[in-house]
Amino acid sequence: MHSERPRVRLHDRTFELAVPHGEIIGKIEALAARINADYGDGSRGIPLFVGVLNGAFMFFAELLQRISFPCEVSFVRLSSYHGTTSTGSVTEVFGLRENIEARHVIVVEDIVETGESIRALTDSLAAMNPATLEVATLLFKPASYRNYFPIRYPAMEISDGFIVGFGLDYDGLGRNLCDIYRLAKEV
Ligand SMILES: O=P(O)(O)OC[C@H]1O[C@H](OP(=O)(O)OP(=O)(O)O)[C@H](O)[C@@H]1O
Ligand code: HPA
Repeated sequence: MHSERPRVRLHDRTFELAVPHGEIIGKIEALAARINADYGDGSRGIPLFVGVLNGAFMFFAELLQRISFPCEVSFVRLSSYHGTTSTGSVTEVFGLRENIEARHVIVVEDIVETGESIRALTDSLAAMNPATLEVATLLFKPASYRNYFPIRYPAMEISDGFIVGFGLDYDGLGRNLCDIYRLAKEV
C-alpha cells in the first residue's frame, strides 16, 4: 500500500517522515525543563554543556535556548579510525579547551545508538575529573545500546532504523532538514 508520509530523497535512498518539527521541539522543551529542575538551584556552580559536532548542532541550539540557568558552552569533535593493533577501532576527542576538573558537565549528542562514541567521550572526559558528567541526547536507541554509561537525558527513545534530519546525516546530506526522517522500506 502506498504510504502518505512525506518523503525525501538523499543520494540513492528514500526517507519518510518519522518525527515532525513540532513534536521534536516539544520533546526538547520537556528535556530542558528536566535539566532546569536538576541544575537550576545554583548548587552546581556554572555547568558546562559540551556539544558533539557535527550532528548535535541543531539540537544543541534548540536545547540551550531553553536552559534558564547561567551556563557555558563548548564543542568537541570525535574522530574514529581503525588502529593497526588488535584493539580495533579507536576514537579520539578533539577540541575541548576548558579545564573541566570539579565542574558539572553535560555532553550533548544528536543520537546514541551502540554507545561506542559516547563511551569514548565519557571515558575521556571522566579522566579529567569533572564533579559530575551526564549525557543529553536528542535520540536514543535503547535496543542497540551496548555501553555501561547511563543516558540520563534522552529527549526521545526510538526503535531501530536509520534516521536523518535535524542535524543527522546520510553520507553528508540531510542535516538541514527540520523534521526527522527514517529510511523507507524498499518496495
Ligand atoms: O552510539 P553510536 O553507535 O556510536 O552512534 C552515534 C554517533 O554516530 C554519529 O556520529 P558520526 O560519526 O556519524 O558523526 P556526525 O556527528 O558528524 O554525524 C552521532 O553523531 C553519534 O556521535
Ligand atoms: O540513525 C542514524 N542516523 C545518522 N547517523 C547515525 N549515527 C548513528 N546512528 C545514526
